[in-house]
Amino acid sequence: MDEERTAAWWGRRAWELLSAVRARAPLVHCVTNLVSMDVAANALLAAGASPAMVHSLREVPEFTPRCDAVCVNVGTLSEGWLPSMRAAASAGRPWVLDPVAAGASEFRMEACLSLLALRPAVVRGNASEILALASRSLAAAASSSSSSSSTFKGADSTHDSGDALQDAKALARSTGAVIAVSGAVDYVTDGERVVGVSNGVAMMQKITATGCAATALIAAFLAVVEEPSDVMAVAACALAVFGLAGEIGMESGAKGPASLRMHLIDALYCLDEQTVTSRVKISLHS
Ligand SMILES: Nc1ncnc2c1ncn2[C@@H]1O[C@H](COP(=O)(O)OP(=O)(O)O)[C@@H](O)[C@H]1O
Ligand SMILES: Cc1ncsc1CCOP(=O)(O)O
Ligand SMILES: [Mg+2]
Repeated sequence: MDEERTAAWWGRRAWELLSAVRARAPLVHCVTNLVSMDVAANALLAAGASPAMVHSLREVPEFTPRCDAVCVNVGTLSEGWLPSMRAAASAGRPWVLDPVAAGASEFRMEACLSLLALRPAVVRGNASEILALASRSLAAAASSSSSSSSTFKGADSTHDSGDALQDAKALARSTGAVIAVSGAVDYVTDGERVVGVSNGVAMMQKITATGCAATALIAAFLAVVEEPSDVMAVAACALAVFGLAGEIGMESGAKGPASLRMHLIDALYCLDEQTVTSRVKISLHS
């Protein structure tokens, strides 16, 4: 099957999915951190989705079942929000987990593990986050990531995405989730297959909450797939489209993180078929 997946196939698939998001404007419920709310909502809107940042437990059981997909992000976790995250994750909608700074504290790690048990379709994190999560989730004997906490810095990664690839595969196999490790190359795996997404620019790391926005976009792309049989391809396409918007944002005259943020959102809004089909860079990783 993967042999047929040429660069042209990926470009067409990414365009189909982005077009479906624009046509259907899926309602994406985000229980996300306070830092990311603005950029994630704006990225979703620019891509054609409809964002809703709702976190009161009084609303979630009523609201989430009416949504098309869910994004749960533990970036500014508090005791009060965790039950809302769990309720949103349990509402029967396709959902994506962003384990921001998973290794920052025992509370955060336990929260991430409890959310993992609620079977997200996709987990998207940077390499340090995926290493930390895998290290705990897989138990010491199965993990090669004991170094993850020694260089831990918080929400930003201290590892390259390739450093987390083997742990990502093991985590995917043990949880049933597709695992996406972002970085210079975003690796997306179901535990057996791996695809690499090479779109993006390094400056994206200098804008806070780009990772959170990328995770939210994965949720939007998941929302428009009737049969989520190839979640890995959906996640890869969302990351490629987001990275491509970053590339075009940079080419549009961004001088640093603040102007890139603006240009990236504009680029996401303006992406056309020719650009997406010719510039998406996804390939099978051997
Ligand atoms: N060195 C890089 N080169 C190109 N794109 C990058 C690079 N680092 C991160 N990105 C892109 O930036 C976005 C956020 O990824 P990342 O910075 O890893 O997440 P987080 O913000 O959660 O730490 C992703 O779309 C990713 O592909
Ligand atoms: C800085 C920070 N602190 C808590 S959440 C957050 C944003 C993290 O965003 P991202 O994971 O996309 O870098
Ligand atoms: Mg992050």
